[in-house]
Amino acid sequence: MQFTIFFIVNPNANSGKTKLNWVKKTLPLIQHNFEQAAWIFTEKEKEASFYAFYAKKCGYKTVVAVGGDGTVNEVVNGLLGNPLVFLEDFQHRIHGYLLLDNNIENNIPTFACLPMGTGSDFIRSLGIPIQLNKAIHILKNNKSIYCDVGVIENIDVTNSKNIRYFINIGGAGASGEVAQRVNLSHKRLGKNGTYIFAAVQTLLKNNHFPVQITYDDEAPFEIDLRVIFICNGRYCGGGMEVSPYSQLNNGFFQIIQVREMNKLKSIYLTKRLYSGNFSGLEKDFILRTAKKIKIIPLKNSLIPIECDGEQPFFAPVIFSIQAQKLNVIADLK
Ligand SMILES: Nc1ncnc2c1ncn2[C@@H]1O[C@H](COP(=O)(O)OP(=O)(O)OP(=O)(O)O)[C@@H](O)[C@H]1O
Repeated sequence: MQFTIFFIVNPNANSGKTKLNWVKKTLPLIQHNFEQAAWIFTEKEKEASFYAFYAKKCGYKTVVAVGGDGTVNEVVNGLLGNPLVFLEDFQHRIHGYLLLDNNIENNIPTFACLPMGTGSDFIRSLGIPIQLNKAIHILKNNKSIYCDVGVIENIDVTNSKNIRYFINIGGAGASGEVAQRVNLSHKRLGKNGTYIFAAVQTLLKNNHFPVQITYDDEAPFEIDLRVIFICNGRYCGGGMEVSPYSQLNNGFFQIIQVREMNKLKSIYLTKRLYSGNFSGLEKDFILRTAKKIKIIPLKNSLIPIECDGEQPFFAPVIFSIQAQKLNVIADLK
């Protein structure tokens, strides 16, 4: 079956290796397998969100993020009508099969990922393998599921409201600090090394964050927070299965809320995040589900928010889930 497909390639993903990989290995396979394929390289951060927004407007049936979780997040935002930048005079950089203003019904295209990132955590919950041949085979099969999507609303100091969608894992506190460190680094330590280095730096700092949290319509409470993971997908941090019970289409988040603790204990317990096994740790780790989470900083604390491995803003924020919002190519049994 043939369908129109638009690839948004982040040449900078995986420490810049994606450009060569795309030109030498991936593009020939794409041209062989898809007759109606177009593609574009991003030139700067946030651009992928705009190209996804544009591809939707043109009426492409499928839009593919080629890169890591940052590219995935940007493309998801663009497809859901939240481009993070606006661009002009870019059309001459699109290669391949061109469509123009074809989407009168304003349908949201099917979303797909070709994993080429440093961590590429989201694809693990979709059953998409890292091997290029197999991932392209799954893309061609066009089997999909309707995934839930998270949305984060933030009010900044100028009182303007910002939103950012996420599809894998969001959070606050230490996970936001790690995301900030990973993205400021050059990722030269490779997939796992980059995350481990950022995680160790964060652990050694052992910051904690006084906050007020409200789950759904429950009463608000105050806590000295170390980290909270708000999970749609199962993996983050380059392969850490923090939330083994998450399902992408069940309509709620799986939450892991961790309170402040001393440095030694924190270092000792971090390995539990890799397995998502928190049994016996009920005093420090709260596991639960929710559809909406409000986080308000107390005592002027600056609380970094994480969103699919990016760190777009600081609390106060409201996380909420939009059930089965986006059709996504997957290979789930
Ligand atoms: N042409 C570009 N030049 C520089 N940065 C870019 C470019 N295009 C996109 N970016 C930015 O690169 C960042 C990292 O991309 P991405 O997350 O896809 O790869 P990664 O970091 O290798 O993978 P992962 O997040 O899965 O570990 C994103 O925040 C994105 O905004």
